[in-house]
Amino acid sequence: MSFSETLLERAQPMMSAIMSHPFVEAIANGQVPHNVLNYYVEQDEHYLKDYLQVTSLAITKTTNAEDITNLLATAAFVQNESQAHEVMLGITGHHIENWQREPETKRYTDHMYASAYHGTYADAIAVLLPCAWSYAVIGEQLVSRGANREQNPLKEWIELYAPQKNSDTPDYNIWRFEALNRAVTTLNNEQKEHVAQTFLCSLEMEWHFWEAAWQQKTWQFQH
Ligand SMILES: Cc1ncc(CN)c(N)n1
Repeated sequence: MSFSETLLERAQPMMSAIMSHPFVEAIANGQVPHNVLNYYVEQDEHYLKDYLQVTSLAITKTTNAEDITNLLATAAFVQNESQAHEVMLGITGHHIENWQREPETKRYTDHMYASAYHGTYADAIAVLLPCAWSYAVIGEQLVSRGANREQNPLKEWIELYAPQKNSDTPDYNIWRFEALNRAVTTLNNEQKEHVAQTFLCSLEMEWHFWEAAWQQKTWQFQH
């Protein structure tokens, strides 16, 4: 079994919990409470900006030209995600107001910066991976359940993340996991477990990101 295959097996319980999270269920039903959508979009704007900067850090850790090109291409996808935010704000009529990272956003993005800055190239790839991979799983499963029906106001959001079958666009998740397998080949077992933890912590934080919006989690005190 490759490093990534083992990782995906370890990730299954978390991925199932994400799929059955009430926020994801509400996306499938097209009935997400407006305050949840607004919180999510505001925090995700912070998250995506940090995601771009962490991708830049990852790029500085490799000399593999194909990886650099792919990392740049995946960063470009963030522009589409801002459009997906517009879909959500179009539903609620909200304008972004909260320019503060709430606790779970800060925890996740701090983890991303620290892993990419202090870790190996494999850590940098691993810390970014759950973001794209988990949303591709969500998109694919929601489409397979028919959640992208015309009446669902979040149809466009769902389809953005569902992997494009038979398209010319490469499946970047396949590349991400292959890049991770390549990146860990020079690492010892202890370092590999560190990379595995980097990935699994990010994936758990994906679950917390959904949960934070659902529960409207904020700082206890005014900063
Ligand atoms: C927190 C989070 N994780 C993942 C994605 C999908 N790129 C996102 N937009 N936001």
